[in-house]
Amino acid sequence: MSDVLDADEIADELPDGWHHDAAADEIARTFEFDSYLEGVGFAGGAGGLAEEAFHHPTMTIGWREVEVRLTTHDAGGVTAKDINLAGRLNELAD
Ligand SMILES: C[C@H](O)[C@H](O)[C@H]1CNC2=NC(N)=NC(=O)C2=N1
Repeated sequence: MSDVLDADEIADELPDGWHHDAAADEIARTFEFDSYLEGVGFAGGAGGLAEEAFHHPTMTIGWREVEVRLTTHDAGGVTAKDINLAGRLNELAD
């Protein structure tokens, strides 16, 4: 079982561009793109990283943006798994 992080720990460890949605017990970031299909491609790549980590975000694909939300359902909150995958998603988007 992963250890749930508290708000201060999350704040300290959040990768660039991500925020803590404490009410939802999630971390989230909306990635912006120059085209809709670029966002779709990012979501596909994110899915691959998620499968690799066996840790799966909720993703909403919109017009030239993809909102990604992460929490660890098994633990009931945000854990290091979420922080780590968020960092890898930032690398994917760069
Ligand atoms: C059984 C459980 O669903 C699996 O261990 C994995 C699958 N992907 C997952 N993804 C996320 N975000 N949280 C989980 O707790 C999780 N659990």
